[in-house]
Amino acid sequence: MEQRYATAPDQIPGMTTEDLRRRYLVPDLFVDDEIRTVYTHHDRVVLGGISPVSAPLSLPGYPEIRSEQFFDHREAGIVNVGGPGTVTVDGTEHRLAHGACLYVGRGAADVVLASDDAAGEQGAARFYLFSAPAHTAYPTTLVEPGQGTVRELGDQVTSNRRTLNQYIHENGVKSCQVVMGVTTLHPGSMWNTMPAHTHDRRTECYLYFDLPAEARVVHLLGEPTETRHMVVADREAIISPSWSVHSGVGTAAYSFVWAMAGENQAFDDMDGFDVATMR
Ligand SMILES: O=C(O)C(=O)C[C@H](O)C(=O)CO
Ligand SMILES: [Zn+2]
Repeated sequence: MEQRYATAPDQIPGMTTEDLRRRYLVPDLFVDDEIRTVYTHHDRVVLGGISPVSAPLSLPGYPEIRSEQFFDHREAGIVNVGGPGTVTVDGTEHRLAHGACLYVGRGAADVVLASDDAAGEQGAARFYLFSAPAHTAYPTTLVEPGQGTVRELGDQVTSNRRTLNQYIHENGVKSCQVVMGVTTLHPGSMWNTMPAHTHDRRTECYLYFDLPAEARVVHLLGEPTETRHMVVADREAIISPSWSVHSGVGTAAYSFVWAMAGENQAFDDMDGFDVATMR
């Protein structure tokens, strides 16, 4: 499990492109037949990429979280950004189509992830995991793609028409901390999360997916008056500390998994600002 310590906004001005990418970009999460994990000390979030190709993979415990089983004192949302697959939690099999989301509650002991047909037309399943510490156990629950609470946002005229699906949230699948969903840009729209915001109460991570291989998202980060950018490829994740803007523009339409953890779960508790004040 890779460790990334927390950072403060006053470190941003001195960072090179490579510094920014080393701190905030999570590339190479999805490697055939591997489980890759990154522990950010921002709200103690663990990000994972699980890519079962030739055989199912069992999620282990890790010394970094001092637990025998991964879910001893944690919960997670898992979104499948690849071909169809299954997540079996303590013997109960959950089928995850592309874009489906499974909440796994504290106390799950045996979690096995598998692809339906890694060699098939849709390829191997690619499971993206976002985990946070949990104080109690909520039931493991599956949400089919598009079956969460839907919000239609933006406008074609401003190139930011998008459909936001809330899966794990206050009025949906219950959790201790994790708030998670998927946003999909409409064809011809390229901007996500604009007007942008921060939320000093929560860390948020984005995982871009369904972005064509040759396309990129130019993702903004940093305080609103001291922004930087990173150029991000398909199935790469970004860690946005509570003080950081998180917004991006693609060279093609795309989807992204957004997920948060921290002080509260109030989706609309955002610190907004005028675009004209950004620097
Ligand atoms: O398209 C959007 O806008 C989003 O998806 C916003 C994220 O959900 C977010 O930043 C929530 O705080
Ligand atoms: Zn946000």
